[in-house]
Amino acid sequence: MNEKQHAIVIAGGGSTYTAGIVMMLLENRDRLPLRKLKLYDNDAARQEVIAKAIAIELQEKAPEVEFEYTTDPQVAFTDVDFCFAHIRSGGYKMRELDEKIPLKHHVVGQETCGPGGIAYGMRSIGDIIELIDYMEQYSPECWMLNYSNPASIVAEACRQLRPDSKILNICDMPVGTQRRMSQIIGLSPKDLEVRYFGMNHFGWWTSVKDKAGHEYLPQIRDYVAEHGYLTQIEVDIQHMDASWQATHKKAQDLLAVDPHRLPNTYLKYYLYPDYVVEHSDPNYTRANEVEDGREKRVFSAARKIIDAKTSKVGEFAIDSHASFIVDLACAIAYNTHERMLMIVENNGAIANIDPDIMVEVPCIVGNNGPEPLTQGKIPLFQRGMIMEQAMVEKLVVQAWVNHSYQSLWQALTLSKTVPSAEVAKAVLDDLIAANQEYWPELKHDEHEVHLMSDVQPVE
Ligand SMILES: NC(=O)c1ccc[n+]([C@@H]2O[C@H](COP(=O)([O-])OP(=O)(O)OC[C@H]3O[C@@H](n4cnc5c(N)ncnc54)[C@H](O)[C@@H]3O)[C@@H](O)[C@H]2O)c1
Ligand SMILES: O=P(O)(O)OC[C@H]1O[C@H](O[C@H]2[C@H](O)[C@@H](O)[C@@H](O)O[C@@H]2CO)[C@H](O)[C@@H](O)[C@@H]1O
Ligand SMILES: [Mn+2]
Repeated sequence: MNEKQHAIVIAGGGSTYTAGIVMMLLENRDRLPLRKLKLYDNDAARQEVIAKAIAIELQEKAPEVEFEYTTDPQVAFTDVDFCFAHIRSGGYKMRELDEKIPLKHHVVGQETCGPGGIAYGMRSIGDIIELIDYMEQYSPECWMLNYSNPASIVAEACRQLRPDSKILNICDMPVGTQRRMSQIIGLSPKDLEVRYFGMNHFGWWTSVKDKAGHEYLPQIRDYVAEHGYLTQIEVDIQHMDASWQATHKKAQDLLAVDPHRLPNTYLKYYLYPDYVVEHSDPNYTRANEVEDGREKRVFSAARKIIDAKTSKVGEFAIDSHASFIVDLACAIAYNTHERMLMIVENNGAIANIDPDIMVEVPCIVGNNGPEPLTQGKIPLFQRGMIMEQAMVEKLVVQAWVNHSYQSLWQALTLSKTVPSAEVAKAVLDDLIAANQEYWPELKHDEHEVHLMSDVQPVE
């Protein structure tokens, strides 16, 4: 049992993940003792439903933990050791548009990949910087464990705009896929020690060993070649959704492109964009699936607890896979030197790509943060893909900083998901119209040249 009692603020208190994470925190109090828990959100009404139910849970299960929820940044960020950040800038309303606008142009419509991810990035950068500034103003020693998306663009923005801030960017996707790998080979996820290189939602495993050093990659590869990452055992309900099943199955075709490395599932948006578009319903996307599924489940569970005035109705499920967030907090708090995949500045971790790219690699995490483990040189194919995607993300940050239309058009044009500069422009113009409330107003280049297709023919 660790001694120090911690105070945590969850930014994005009204998130569909908050209840599961709070339940997980309660379950892990022997590892990470809690004295105070706060929820912070900029949508008071959404947060209140989750918060009132959590208050009942805490009253019954851990009355000694002080609890409050607020929309006031000073209240939220004063006297906290950790901020767990999972905000969704623009909410599901904007996620739906991020997905549907590109699809209208026959381009991938996805939360974090392609034009949808770029649009979401343009909304998230300012909001995350604002959270960091609140944290530094009110609790300068606090660490932010950020898993708000699009994590890769957010991480690049933080690298450029807040290089010295105590923000750790992390994603649960490798954790989720490694859990599937462990099912395939009959081990537990904690038994695995992996090597991995790439960027967030964009990488490859090069080794999956047990602690004794036995290599399982060939065995997992044979399985993925036949089934993708679809496994028989389902531990989380959301991955029973048809779209997640399809994503896990499609890993088979990702592996075919390079059978020597195990792919991250989201590479499907870059390697098979035409297939993805063909198999998308432009009128019913993942945002709608989540609104009709996870969001409804979580909010009706909260309302049931509130109506019953007791948590005994047992409606909230522990988000057990999210315990990697506790692993990370413990690594910082107790210098555990846990090995975890983190999003960090490259600086030679991948030998043959630029040092100033935010990469996802295994790191040893202690009380000063993550220390990346070197992954050596990577093959031409992956190097090309990573360099291209990294420049897309740098162009997005450049567009946000300089309010530049041209940079953002270049970002969309360079994205492997977009077939031409002309399509990129059409998608961008629709995204600008939809994001007026959220994006900086983009200025046009003083030397702007118009596309031939934009010029009206003279009668
Ligand atoms: N990196 C990962 O591995 C991972 C995994 C799952 C979810 N996520 C991310 O977690 C986030 C939450 O996802 P969700 O589906 O629960 O979304 P959600 O919309 O249910 O929750 C997000 C909450 O953030 C709030 N919010 C938005 N902007 C804010 C701001 N500026 N300040 C404070 N609060 C703000 C919203 O009001 C909402 O209550 C998303 O960014 C999602 O992409 C990341
Ligand atoms: O479409 P959604 O909202 O269901 O999920 C989008 C998120 O997908 C990834 O997280 C998965 C993860 O891959 C899986 O293993 C499990 O842990 O559930 C997570 C949530 O679905 C991705 O990493 C996130 O960044 C996305 O937001
Ligand atoms: Mn992720």
